[in-house]
Amino acid sequence: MSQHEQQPLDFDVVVVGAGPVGENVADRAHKAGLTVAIVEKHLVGGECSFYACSPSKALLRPIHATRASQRVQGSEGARLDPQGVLARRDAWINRLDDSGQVGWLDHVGITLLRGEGVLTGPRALEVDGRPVTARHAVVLATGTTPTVPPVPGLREAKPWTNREATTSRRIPDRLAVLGGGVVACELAQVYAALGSTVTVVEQAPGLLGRNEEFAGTAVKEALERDGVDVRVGTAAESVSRLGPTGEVTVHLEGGGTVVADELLVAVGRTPATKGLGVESVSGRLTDAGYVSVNARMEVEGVEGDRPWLYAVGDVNGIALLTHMGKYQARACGDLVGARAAGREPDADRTTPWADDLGAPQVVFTDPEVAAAGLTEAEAREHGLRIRVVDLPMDSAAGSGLQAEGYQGQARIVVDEDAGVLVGATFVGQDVAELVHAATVAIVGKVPLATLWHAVPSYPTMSEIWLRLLEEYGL
Ligand SMILES: Cc1cc2nc3c(=O)[nH]c(=O)nc-3n(C[C@H](O)[C@H](O)[C@H](O)COP(=O)(O)OP(=O)(O)OC[C@H]3O[C@@H](n4cnc5c(N)ncnc54)[C@H](O)[C@@H]3O)c2cc1C
Ligand SMILES: NC(=O)c1ccc[n+]([C@@H]2O[C@H](COP(=O)([O-])OP(=O)(O)OC[C@H]3O[C@@H](n4cnc5c(N)ncnc54)[C@H](O)[C@@H]3O)[C@@H](O)[C@H]2O)c1
Repeated sequence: MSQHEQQPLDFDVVVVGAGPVGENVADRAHKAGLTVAIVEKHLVGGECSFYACSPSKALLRPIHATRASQRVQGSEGARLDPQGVLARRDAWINRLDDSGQVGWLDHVGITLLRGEGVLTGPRALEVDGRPVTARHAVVLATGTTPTVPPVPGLREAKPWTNREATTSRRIPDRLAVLGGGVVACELAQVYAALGSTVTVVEQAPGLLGRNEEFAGTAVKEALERDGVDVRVGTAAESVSRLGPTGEVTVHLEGGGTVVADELLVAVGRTPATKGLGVESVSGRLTDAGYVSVNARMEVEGVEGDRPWLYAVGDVNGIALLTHMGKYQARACGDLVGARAAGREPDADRTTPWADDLGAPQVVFTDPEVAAAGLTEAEAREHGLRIRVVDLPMDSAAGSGLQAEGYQGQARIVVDEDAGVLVGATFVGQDVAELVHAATVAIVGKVPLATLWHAVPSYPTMSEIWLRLLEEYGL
C-alpha cells in the first residue's frame, strides 16, 4: 500500500455495523451536522433486514392472512401458495442485494466503509487494515450471531441458522428445530405451513420462556394443531448427519431421536464482539461477551477526558429487539451530536430509560403474542405488590367479529402501590396492534383512574382494555 493510502480517513463519528441500529445512530449524528462514516463487513441493513425481522415477517404474513380469511363466515377463504410466499420473502430481502440501503447512505451523505472494523486505540480503528479516526465518537452496533451450542456433532452436521431458514428456496420434507424461543416458534410455524414435517426440541419445560406461561402454552397448542411435534423438557445430547447433505439425526437426552432433512439451531444469540478490540481500549464486556454500557450507552471502563465510545443495539445485550436498539440509537446519536457541539445534552431525551421498564415485543406466530413491561413473575422478582387480572380475549365483542370462535387471552399486571400498569400480555389473532396502548400506559405511568377515561371504540378488540379495568374493579 502506498504512503498516501495509509493516511487515516478522518470523520467526526464512526459507527461500526450497519444494521438498523447502526444506520439510525449514523443518521441522527449526521442530522446534528457531523461527518459520519459507517463500517459494514456484510450487508448494509444488517441481520434484521436480510436474515431476521423482514424475511420472517414476510413469510408469516400470508399464513396469517390466509387463516384469518378462513376463520370468517361468508369469506370464501384464501389458499396458501408456498411459491408465492417465498417470492414475497425474496422481494422483501431484495434477493440479498443491499443497493437500496447503500443508495440511502449516499443520498443522505453518510460515508460507507466496506470491511471489518476493529478498534485499535482511543478514537482509532482499522477497517480491513486501513486506519480510520473519529474526532468525537465511535459507536459500536455490531449486533449478534446465532449461538451454536457445544453439542457433539452439531457443528459438523452443518445446521441451518436463522440465515438459511429465512432465505431458503427449498422446503425440506422434515425440519428439526433446536430451541423453543421466538425464532424457533416463528420459523417452525412457517415451515409447517409451507409443508415440512416439523419437530421442535426445547430444553425448558415450555415454549417462549421469556413470556407469561399461558402465552407459551397457547403457541405450543397452536403449533401442535399445525402438526408440529413439540418436545419440551428435553435437550439434544448429540447430532449426526449421513454424509454432507444426508439426513440428520438428533439424539435426545434420556433416549429418543429426531430424524430430519435439515436441523435449525435457534437457541439464542452470541454478541459480535470477538476481535472487535473493545478490551484494547479498556472497554468492559459482560460474562456473556456483550459490551457493558451505562444508562447513556457509554462503554464502561474506557479511559479518557470525555466519553467517546458507545455501544447500542443487540451488541450491548439490553434488549435484542430492533425497535429497542433503534430507540437507543436515537438517544445516542443525539447525545453524540450535542456533545460534539459543546452543548450539555438534555438528559431525558438522551437516556433510553424505558429500557428498564420491559421492552414491548410481538411474537408473530398464530396466535400472536404481544407483550409490554413485566410478566407477573418479573414483577414479583422486582418486589412489587401486584395484582394480576386475566380475561379471555372474546370478552370484547370486537374479537368475535374479527374471527368466528376467537381464541385468546389477556393479562394485565398492576402495581397496587403506584396504581399503575407495569405489564400486559395479549395472545390471539391480530393482537399485535393492541400492545402499543400498553406501552403508552406503562411508560407514561398512567394512573388506572386516568386510564378509565381512555374509552376504546365499539366494537374493536381494544375494548378488552375496558373489560380488564372493569374486572379490576373500576
Ligand atoms: C429470525 C429472527 C427474527 C427476528 N425478528 C424480529 C422482529 O420481528 N422484531 C424485532 O424487533 N426484532 C427481531 N429480531 C431481532 C433483530 O434482528 C435484532 O434485534 C436486530 O437485528 C438488531 O439490530 P443491530 O443493528 O443491533 O444488529 P444487526 O442487525 O445484527 O446488525 C449488525 C451489523 O453489524 C455488522 N458487523 C458486525 N461486526 C462488524 C465489524 N467488526 N465490522 C463491520 N461490520 C460489522 C454485521 O455484518 C451486521 O450487518 C429477530 C431476530 C431473528 C434472528
Ligand atoms: N418477533 C420478534 O420480536 C423476534 C423474533 C425472533 C427473534 N427475536 C429476538 O431474537 C433473540 C433471539 O431469539 P432466539 O429464539 O434465538 O433466542 P431465545 O433466547 O428467545 O430462545 C432460545 C431458546 O432456546 C432454548 N435452548 C437453549 N439451549 C438449548 C439447547 N441446547 N437445546 C434446546 N433448547 C435450547 C432456551 O431454553 C430458549 O427457550 C430473542 O431475544 C428475541 O428478542 C425477536
